[in-house]
Parts: sequence; C-alpha cells; structure tokens
Amino acid sequence: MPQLAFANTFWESFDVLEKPIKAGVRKAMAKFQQLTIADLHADKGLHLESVNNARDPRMRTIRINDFWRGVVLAPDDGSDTFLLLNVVPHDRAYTWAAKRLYTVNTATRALEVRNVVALEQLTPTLEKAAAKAPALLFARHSDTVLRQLGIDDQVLRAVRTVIDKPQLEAFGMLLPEDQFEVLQYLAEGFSPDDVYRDLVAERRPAGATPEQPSGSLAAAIANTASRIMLVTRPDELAEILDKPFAAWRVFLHPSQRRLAYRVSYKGPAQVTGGPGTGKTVVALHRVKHLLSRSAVSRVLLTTYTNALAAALRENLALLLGDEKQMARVEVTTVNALANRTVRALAGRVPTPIGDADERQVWRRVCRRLTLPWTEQFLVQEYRHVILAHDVRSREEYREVSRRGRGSALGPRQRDRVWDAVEMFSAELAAAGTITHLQVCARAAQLLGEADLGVHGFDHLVVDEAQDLHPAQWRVLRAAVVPGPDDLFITGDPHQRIYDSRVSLGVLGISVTGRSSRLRINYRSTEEILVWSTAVLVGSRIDDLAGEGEDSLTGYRSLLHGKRPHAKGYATSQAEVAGLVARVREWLAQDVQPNEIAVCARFNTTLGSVRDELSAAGIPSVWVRDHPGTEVDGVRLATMHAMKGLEFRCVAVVGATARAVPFAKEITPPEVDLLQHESDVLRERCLLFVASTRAREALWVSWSGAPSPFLDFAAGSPPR
Ligand SMILES: Nc1ncnc2c1ncn2[C@@H]1O[C@H](COP(=O)(O)OP(=O)(O)OP(=O)(O)O)[C@@H](O)[C@H]1O
Repeated sequence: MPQLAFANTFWESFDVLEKPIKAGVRKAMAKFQQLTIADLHADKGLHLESVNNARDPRMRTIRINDFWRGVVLAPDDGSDTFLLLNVVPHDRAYTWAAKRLYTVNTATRALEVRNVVALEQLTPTLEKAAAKAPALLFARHSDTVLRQLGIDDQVLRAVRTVIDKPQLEAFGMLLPEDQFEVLQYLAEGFSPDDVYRDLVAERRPAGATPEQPSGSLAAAIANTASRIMLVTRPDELAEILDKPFAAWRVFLHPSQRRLAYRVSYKGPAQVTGGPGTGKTVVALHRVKHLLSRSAVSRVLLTTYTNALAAALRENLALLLGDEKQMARVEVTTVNALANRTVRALAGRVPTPIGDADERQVWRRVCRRLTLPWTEQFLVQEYRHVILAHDVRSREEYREVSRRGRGSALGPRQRDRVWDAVEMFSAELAAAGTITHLQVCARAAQLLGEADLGVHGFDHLVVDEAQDLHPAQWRVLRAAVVPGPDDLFITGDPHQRIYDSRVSLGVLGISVTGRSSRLRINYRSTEEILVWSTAVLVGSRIDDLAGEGEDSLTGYRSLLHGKRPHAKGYATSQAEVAGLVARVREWLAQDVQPNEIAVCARFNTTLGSVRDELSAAGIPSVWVRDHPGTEVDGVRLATMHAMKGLEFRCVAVVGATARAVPFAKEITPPEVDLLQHESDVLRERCLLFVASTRAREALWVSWSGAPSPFLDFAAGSPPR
C-alpha cells in the first residue's frame, strides 16, 4: 500500500478550497490509501498521469473533479511514499508542476523545492548585472563554505549574482527552502559556523555524512518534518483533513521544535523573540511535551490577561486532542492563580481593585498627609520599590535599594513615604479591598509554607513573560519546586507595556545557559516588520532576565506584501472617514469583518470609529467583550488590549502627538528622569505591539501633529 504525505504547499491551497472540492480531495486520498501501487497507477478515476515537459520526472497529477487536479510527487526509486503537493485548477496544475524540481539538500537531507525554470531564465541576465556591480552580497563566503552549508550548483550560480538583501528576498520564492534560509542568515551577518550549528546540524539526521548518497524519496520526506506531514495510521487521514488546519500544530520550524521538545532542561529555560516568532506556539508544544513525559504531572500554563488565557486554552485543547491530558493543565493568569491560592490557603480574599481605584486611594492619602509628591510618584514607588523588593516594614524600607528610581529620598522622606504606605493599606483594609499585586505577595508567602503536592505544580509554562511584576514572579517561583523543567518562560522585552522591571536571577529564576531566541516571524509581512521595528529604533531594551540588553538582530519574515500606510489628516472627522474608506476597501478584497481590527490609544477614539462604521453599515464589536470567532464585526480594541492578538488587517488610529505618548502617563523629566524615560519607552513599545498585530495590511493614521514615534513615517527620518 502506498504511504501518503502532505507538503506545506498543499495546506495553503487546501485551506481555501470550497467544501465540495475539499470533499473530492478527501475521497481521492482515501482511495489512494486503499489501492496497491500497481492498482493506483491503473485506476481510471484517479487518473494518475505524468506531466508533459516536467523538469521533475516524478511529477504526476490526479483527478479531483472535472476542474481540479491534485499535484503529486510519485516515488521512482522503489520506495512507497507519495507526496501531495498542491490542489490547483486543471490548466494551472500542469504549468505549476512542470516548472518545479524537488531535490534533497546535501547538508540537511531534507526535501526542498525550487522553481527551476525561473532560476535558469533569470540567472544569466543577473550575471551580467552582477559583473558590473561594485559589491556582491556573498563575496566573502567561498564556494566550499557555501557547499558545506548545502548550497548546490544551480543555487550557487544564482547566489553569485546577488547584490543586496532585497535581491535575495526577491529570489526567495524560487529557491529551495533550506538553502534560502541559510543564505538569509549569512546575509544577516551570522557566521558560517553559527549557521551550520543552528540550521544544518539541527536538521541533519543523526549519522548522516556529507559523502553519503541522498537516499530514497521516502527517507527525504521523513527528514522534512518541518514542511511535510506524513500520514502514519490509516485512520489518521480523515482526522487530518477534517480538523481546521493550523500549520503551527504540525510544521514547527526546527528552531521551535528543538526548544519545545528538548527532553529536559536542568532548570528554568527562557525563549525570547520578536513579535510573531511563534513563542506562544512553542509554549503550547512545550506543555504537550511535558504532559507526555509523565502520566501524572500537573502543568500550569499562564499568561497576562484573561483573554489570552482563554485563547491558550482553546489552542491547547486543539493541539492535545486528549481530554485526560487537558485535565492535568491549568490555564490561567498569575493574578487568578494568586487569588485562588490565597482563598484556598487563607480563606477569604478581599476584593481586588484596579489601577484607577488604586490611584484614587493614593490621591486621598497624598492630600491628607500633605505630601510633596504626586500620587503617580507614590504609585510607582510602591510598585517599583516596595512591592518589587517585597518590603514589609518601615525598617526594611529605610534600607532598601531604590536602584532604577531617578530621585533620591533621604531617611526623613522615606519615613513620610512609609506613613503613606501604612495609610494606604489601612484604607484598603477598611474598605475590604486589596490590589492585585498585594494578593500576589500574599500568595507567594502562603505557597512558601504550603504543600506543593496539593497547591503547586510540577511544571510551569509562562507566556507573555515580559510584563510580569516581581511580585507575580514570586508566586510562580513559589508554586513549583526548583529543579529540572520547573519553569519554561517565553516573552519579548520589546513588547513590555506595563513598566515591570525584573531581575529574574534575584528572584531565584536563573536562566543562564538556558536562554534561546527565535528569529523568524510567521505572522506579518517583512514590510510590516521593517516599518514597526522603525518605531523602536534607537531605544535601549532591557532583556527579559534584567541582566543586559535585548535586540532584534536577525529578526525577519519570509512573507511579503504591501508597505504599511501612514497618513495624517487635518481633522479627526476626516481621519475617521479615511479609516471607514480603508475598511471598505479591505472588505471589498474579501477580508472578513472579524479579520480586521481597529485600535487606538483611547476608548473614546474608538467610540467615534464605531459610530462611523455603523453609519456606513459596517458592524463592529469590542475585543474586551470577548466575541467568539463566529461573531461578525470589525474588532475594536485599545492598544493595550491588542497584546498577543493578530488580524489580517490592522488600523491604528488617533496616533497623534497628544495621544502617543499619552502625556498623563509620562512622568515629567524634572520629577524623575529615569521614570520619564521608562514611561516614554513603554508608550513606544505600545505602538510597536499594536502595529505588529497585522498579518497582511497595516494602516496608521492621525489628525493634526503625528506621534513623535512616527517621525520616520510622517516625513522626517527615524529618530
Ligand atoms: N511553525 C509555524 N508554522 C506556521 N505558523 C506558525 C508557526 N509558528 C507560529 N506560527 C504562526 O505565527 C503566528 C504568531 O505565532 P505566536 O502567536 O506563537 O507568536 P508570538 O511570538 O507568541 O507572538 P507575539 O509575541 O507577537 O504575541 C501565529 O499565527 C502562529 O500560528
């Protein structure tokens, strides 16, 4: 019986097919599985036929219906795995198939595809242009070095014509996948040794040597798990074709697979990476791995907001497909975990209050004690010094380091601050309320003395880690016994939007030697990435562990599309009208309303957007109301609520000088210079987060003066 495998190109075509054609594919594939290879070749219904003038002699088409053909790579070496490559309308199937050639990469041993015809046609012309070019992109790498990294003769000839990165990117669609990736890394400045270690050695099967012959098609398919899915059981086919396909569940990039499925880490491990690099995907696969290692272990998967926790729960259920395993995972926010813990271990929990209510209490305290500071100063002192260092007494506060605060406080002043802290706590206690971070501090204390067999977990997986406060980290540290695989942490310091400053090492979470970075963005086009990254140019970003600086070096996307649009209007009415016109265009291009998001710094801006959309007959819904995917309507969200989400099209509106940064959230430099800088950076990161939610199209607009973070887009060079 033949074996079946599906290439990633197949899923891209299959996903958008109409139902009857999908049913035709299912039927054809089921038949494929039942026939012997000899019967398969003879079957009139499937009509497996070779492709005239195909550059790859193994190319075949099969009949799905009168109009549609499947394109298949058939083994000619005695092996029995057939690879389904694409489903295309009849006449296009032959041209698609004729130009493509599948080969085995000499270094990674994976199956790759190239557009061999286009490469042959383009290379001679480019060679002429390259002869006159002042410099070539890969001049410093010898042929030998490139060959060791898997570059073959045809690609090498093409590589020698490449002048710059844009030309390499333009070539990308035509080149074999692993070879293209090697070239991209070299173009980013990584050394051949780094590329060999991170890409080639990662993928090459154990024991393969450069001299070894390439092996069968079946062996190459087995070596290409990041792009090809092999059907291993007869009943698996229906399951695979019936579930909505999500590439992330199956085709992990080797760099993702290596991190998620590493058998064990000796202690806390950390994965960072820019937006859309699949950190959440890796976190979900790590949970799957941890659950599969023991039948009884309990895992906590945690993230920042309830909305994100709900999305994680849904995706994890899809990935696991096993209710018993799912029952061993708790998916929740750290605040909810802290709350539950305090309730379980100490009985009642006072009612937690939000940031706005907390500020009001501080304002009253400031007034009553006639303090020389603003309530904002006290909120920050309480958050960044007292709660961050878990200071519990006046004496401790007198001694504690205030590193990171830009204003000095003498002993007398510290005493006055502590008076305020006592009054603040007393006010909350009298009202039966508490702040979320106070609940966390209490939960961490209680867990420290609790039986972790009952109240703790065997493994913790933490997503969106960049925004956790030290008090929240203490809860996590206390909820798991220190040791192998205790904490698996994913996050991106460039997306820090809640002003948390953390030194993980000090909190007993050392990730030294167990820290990795993801670099390929799977969400957005390169054009959106380059644009969004310009928002952060020149900013110093502290790394996740609080031990140094983080950077986005090598961060890139394999996808391409239109450049983002940034536009200023004279009035806010004109801006909203411009937005409505843009949303209309997206809808006319067959984007569904729920694939479009409009976000702004403030809810009020979104209120007028909602009115205008509604006047134009376009439905809209608030993201904060957690509409399910089945709910129609353009999504509306504040920039903060966009964290962790993604949409085909995103419009960021109201990006004015007054709103981004929002002056009220910025400490004046004369009050505290360090806090001022950190506030400005936080607002900058917020714009970065909002714009990196877009997959295909990004539209940014303002009325009057644009945000200073948009200098680069609004006419002046980036600052
Ligand atoms: N190996 C993969 N194959 C296909 N798609 C992938 C892969 N890994 C991630 N993706 C997709 O890329 C998008 C971004 O992934 P994910 O949300 O995990 O990134 P992230 O790094 O957590 O992003 P952010 O930090 O911006 O929230 C998602 O649509 C995800 O399904």
